[in-house]
Amino acid sequence: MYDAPSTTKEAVVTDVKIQANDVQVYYADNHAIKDVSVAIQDKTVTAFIGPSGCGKSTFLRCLNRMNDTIDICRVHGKIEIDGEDIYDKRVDPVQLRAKVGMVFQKPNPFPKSIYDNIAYGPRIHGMARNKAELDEIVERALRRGAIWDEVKDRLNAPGTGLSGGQQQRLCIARAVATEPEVLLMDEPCSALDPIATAQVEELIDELRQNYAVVIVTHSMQQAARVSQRTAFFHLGHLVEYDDTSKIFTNPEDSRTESYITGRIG
Ligand SMILES: Nc1ncnc2c1ncn2[C@@H]1O[C@H](COP(=O)(O)OP(=O)(O)OP(=O)(O)O)[C@@H](O)[C@H]1O
Repeated sequence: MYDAPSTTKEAVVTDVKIQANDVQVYYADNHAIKDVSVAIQDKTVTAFIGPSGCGKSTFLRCLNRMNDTIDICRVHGKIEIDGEDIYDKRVDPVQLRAKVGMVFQKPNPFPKSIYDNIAYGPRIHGMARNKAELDEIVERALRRGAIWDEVKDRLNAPGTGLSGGQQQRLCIARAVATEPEVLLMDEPCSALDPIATAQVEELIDELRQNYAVVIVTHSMQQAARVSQRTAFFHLGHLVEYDDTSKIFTNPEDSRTESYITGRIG
């Protein structure tokens, strides 16, 4: 059995933030997500794990309609956030993505100053009435991204000039600047060294005070360290979804057990 690091951060009973029912995703003829239903809790870190190609990123991208940008991709089924159907025709995907922020595998700061990286979204969404308010929003987001102290004296320097770990925290700060309610993270530490990874993991733990966080990770150690709930995907199916400690110590399904013990994957 995989020796999961002991976790004292058990999931507490919280509200359901995202409810997905019978979700199917196709890329042309490739049926990538098969009949997935899941209730994702608020103020909780939920990890998606599973072998390469099992559909983790595809399902994550359904949660803020990023798959809309892929021509051959079709999504069926129902996904509700706070009871609202996010695929309803009246939902504006741009507004949705402000509410459901996303952080990608590779840090991708805009080729702009540190300040403008953060101010970009709040400006688009008209969140500040004047420069002083925008300054406040930028500072608050950089503090939430745990990077304020490192950049406060060089807000006009380019975001691309920061280290990889700093860039990723800048991207997390950018994602929280529009006051999202959900944060999606697709392997956010895979391009980072162990120290930067530890900093981002610590930040993820803090972020769950305010957001529902969903993280795709290849690292079972990371899932065990940062999440309270874990969903195991295999060949497009959601095989098992439970408290992280249960998944790593006493899974119900033999496929989950095979994966966490390294027999598949
Ligand atoms: N943009 C795309 N166009 C066509 N097919 C895609 C696209 N993205 C993913 N797929 C296919 O969907 C299936 C699931 O892929 P997905 O990237 O979601 O899996 P994953 O579990 O996140 O994999 P990995 O861990 O390797 O990132 C695979 O068969 C993949 O080839």
